[in-house]
Amino acid sequence: ATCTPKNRNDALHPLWQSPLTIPGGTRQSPINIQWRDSVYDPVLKPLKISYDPATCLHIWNNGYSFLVEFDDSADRSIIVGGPLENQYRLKQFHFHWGAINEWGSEHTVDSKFYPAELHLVHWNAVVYPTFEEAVMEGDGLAVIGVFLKLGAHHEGLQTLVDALPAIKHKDTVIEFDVFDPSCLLPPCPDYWTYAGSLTTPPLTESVTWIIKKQPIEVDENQLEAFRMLLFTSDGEEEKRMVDNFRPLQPLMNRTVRSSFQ
Ligand SMILES: Cc1cc(=S)c(O)co1
Ligand SMILES: [Zn+2]
Repeated sequence: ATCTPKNRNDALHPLWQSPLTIPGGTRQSPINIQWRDSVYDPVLKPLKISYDPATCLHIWNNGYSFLVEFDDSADRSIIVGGPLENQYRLKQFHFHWGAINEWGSEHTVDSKFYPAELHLVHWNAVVYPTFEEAVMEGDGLAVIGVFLKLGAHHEGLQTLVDALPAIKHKDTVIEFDVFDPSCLLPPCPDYWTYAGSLTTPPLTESVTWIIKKQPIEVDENQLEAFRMLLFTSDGEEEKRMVDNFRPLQPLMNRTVRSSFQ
């Protein structure tokens, strides 16, 4: 289905107390990727990913999504190449998903939603001293987006799924000391790339998006495990953590490039 959920009044959506749009925003995310309008760029390099599983720190429920955070005090887990001029350090990864399998991803491909989308967030530590400063700069962040589709059980994801009951409520955290996020990447190297923004406040226009063409497969039980998390803290009236994705934003004067023909 290409319909977006009718029951969400974006202005009142629990996720965004602040204004939903950046006034004067010209490069907001997410967007629909119209495959036939994307432009093959032969200059784009292959994306080089090297993550050190020992840099994994903890997994926590921040009230928007669940995040796995990494030690980014040195260049131990980095990406380089692709559309990037510098190398970028992995800081965290998280997901966005829907209440049902018909929607949940932030980006769409030819107006098709996937049930969920993984975001691996990296920052330009070559140019900027801190992540917080990089968040405010046009070349500050690089986020790899991976679509999740309903299919076979995903072994690597199961390690995360097994930890979710322990972080059911907002602001709960557990230690997570070895995890290699490479296991969540599809084998196909093809990607689209475009200049965009964070999809949660502060919505800053600081992200070079790298969206993998090939989705990874996860099974129904694994998606359901995401949906049993809560937006709410322990003791509050329970609100299931679902539909934590931002509405599509206008492409405006942007071209989506592809690394493949
Ligand atoms: C830093 C950051 C990036 C994304 S994409 C998100 O959803 C939240 O925070
Ligand atoms: Zn995200």
